[in-house]
Amino acid sequence: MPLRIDVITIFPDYFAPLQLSLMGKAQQSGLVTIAIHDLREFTSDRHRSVDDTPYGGGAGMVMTPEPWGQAIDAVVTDQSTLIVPTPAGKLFSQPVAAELAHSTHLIFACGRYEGIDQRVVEYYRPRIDVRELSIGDYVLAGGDVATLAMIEASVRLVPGVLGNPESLVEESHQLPGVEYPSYTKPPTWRGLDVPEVLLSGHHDQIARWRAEQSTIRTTHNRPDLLPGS
Ligand SMILES: N#Cc1c(-c2ccc3ccn(Cc4ccccn4)c3c2)n[nH]c1N
Repeated sequence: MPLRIDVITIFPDYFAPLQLSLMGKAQQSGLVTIAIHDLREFTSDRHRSVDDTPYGGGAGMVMTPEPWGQAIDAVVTDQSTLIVPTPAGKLFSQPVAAELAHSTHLIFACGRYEGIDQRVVEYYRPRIDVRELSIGDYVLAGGDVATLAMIEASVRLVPGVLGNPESLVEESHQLPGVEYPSYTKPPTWRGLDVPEVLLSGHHDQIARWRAEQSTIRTTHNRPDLLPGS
C-alpha cells in the first residue's frame, strides 16, 4: 500500500521539486503518491480570498477556516493524519519522520500570513490524527518550505525508496550524535590529504577513527546530542 500524501497550499509551484531526484523516483516506483491542491480552488467568492483580519486585533492576516474545511474534506479519510506546520508546533525530528514514513495517508496544510484559523485544527482533532509540527526555532513566511522538508525526510525512510538502506544506519540523527566527516578521491586536493587511516584498509582502525570523529564533531557542533546531556 503506497504512502499517499496530499498537500494543500496557495503556492502549488513551491512543490515542483518533488518531481525531481529521489522524491520523483519514489513516485514513479509507486511507493509514494503525492498530490498538490491549490487552496483557492476551494474558495467560493469571486476574489478567491483565503484570509481576513484577526479577531482581537494584531498585525497581519489570518487564513479563514472554510476553504481549509472544503479542501481537507475533499481528501480526508479515517486513515488520514493532518500535519499543520506552525512555529508553535512540536519539533519535527528523525523519529517523527520515521513515524510519518509508516503512515497510510498524510495531509499537509501549508498556511501563510499569520497562520490558519485554529478552529481547523479543533474541528479535525476529534476525527483524525492531527499534528502541529515545527521544523525549527526560526520563523518562515509560511508552511510550504517546512512541508517540503518534512516530506523529504519522511519519504526517504519509506522502505524501498533508498536504494541502499545501509546508508540509513550511520547517518546523523539515526545514531547518537552526528556523523563522521566523509572523503573521496582525489587522495590529495589543493595540498590537503585524506586522513591516512581511511586509505589503510584496516576496517577496525577506520571504525574507531570514525567513532572518535563523530564524538569530536558532536561535542563541537551539537553537545546537546551527547549521551547524558
Ligand atoms: N513548520 C514551521 C515553521 C514556520 C511556519 C509554518 C507555517 C506558517 C504559516 C504562516 N507562517 C508565517 C508566520 C509568521 C509569524 C507567525 C506565525 N506564522 C508560518 C510559519 N515558521 N518556522 C517554522 N519552523
